[in-house]
Amino acid sequence: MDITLIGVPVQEGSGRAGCDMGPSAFRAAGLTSALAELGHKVCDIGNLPPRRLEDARHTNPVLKNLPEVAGWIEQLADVAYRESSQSMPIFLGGDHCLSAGTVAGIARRARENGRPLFVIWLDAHTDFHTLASTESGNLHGTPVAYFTGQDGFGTAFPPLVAPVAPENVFMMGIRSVDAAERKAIVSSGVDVCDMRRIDEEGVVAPLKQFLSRVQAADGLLHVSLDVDFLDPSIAPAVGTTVPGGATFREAHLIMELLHDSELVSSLDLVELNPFLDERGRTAYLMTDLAASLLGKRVIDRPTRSFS
Ligand SMILES: NC(=[NH2+])NCCC[C@H](N)C(=O)O
Ligand SMILES: [Mn+2]
Ligand SMILES: [Mn+2]
Repeated sequence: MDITLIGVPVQEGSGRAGCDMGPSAFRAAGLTSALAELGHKVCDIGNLPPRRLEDARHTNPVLKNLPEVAGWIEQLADVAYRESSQSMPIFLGGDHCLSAGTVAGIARRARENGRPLFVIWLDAHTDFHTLASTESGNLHGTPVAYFTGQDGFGTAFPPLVAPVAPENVFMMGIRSVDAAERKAIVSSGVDVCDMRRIDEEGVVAPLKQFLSRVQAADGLLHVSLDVDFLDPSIAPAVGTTVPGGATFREAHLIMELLHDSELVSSLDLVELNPFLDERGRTAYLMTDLAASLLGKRVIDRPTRSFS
């Protein structure tokens, strides 16, 4: 597989400094060679430069860094569209606001190819605020509402060419939802597999159900992996830790099942804040998870485990 690594040093959506070092930490942890060793052709195009959208405005006074975030989204929608024509783009964040752009661009590509886009959102949070509903003002809490075409963005973020159907978004690991998101997510039709459901059913059955839907629709699948999907005990390098996250083994199993499905066409690795890490352990874990998603396995099985 041809893979393009794209560094996205955005931290303006997260409300604290450090995520701008995420792309460097992925490189230092050996992401390029880990994927190349699996037989992939990896091209690292370096980091994208920041861009501001000077006239991005909205009436909610708490919004932080709106022109900066809108600029990233606009640029990323173009880059994701371009880089998804011949290769599998992997976006090295950077905070989760970047997914507003990456998913928007991939959705445009999918529509052009006549394929529906599906998104698996691996996160403690639903990130389903609008610019009107966010109380923290941290725009990394808004990408899913944006790329599914919800109202409440005015004209502050770039116009959305191809909204993703909310029913095509599958969230796993959810355990922190704000009041405004709680109402909106239920009525939206987004498929939420929260921690309660994982505790009751495990990760395999819910994930296989979703993958069957993607396969039946001949869809493309975008994976968005937020560090805080993982339990803070194994992944401390994130500004928004929430207890009770995915275990090491659950996370790798999800990646292996995603690989076996052969449906994944793009990936975001987001919210890594190396300033909060412990000798790179979170960067190494995220890198290893990416490798599992791209085919690393313990032993070669004669039959595939996805059916
Ligand atoms: N991508 C993230 N880490 N999002 C966390 C969002 C937390 C909270 N819901 C907020 O809007 O502020
Ligand atoms: Mn997130
Ligand atoms: Mn999160």
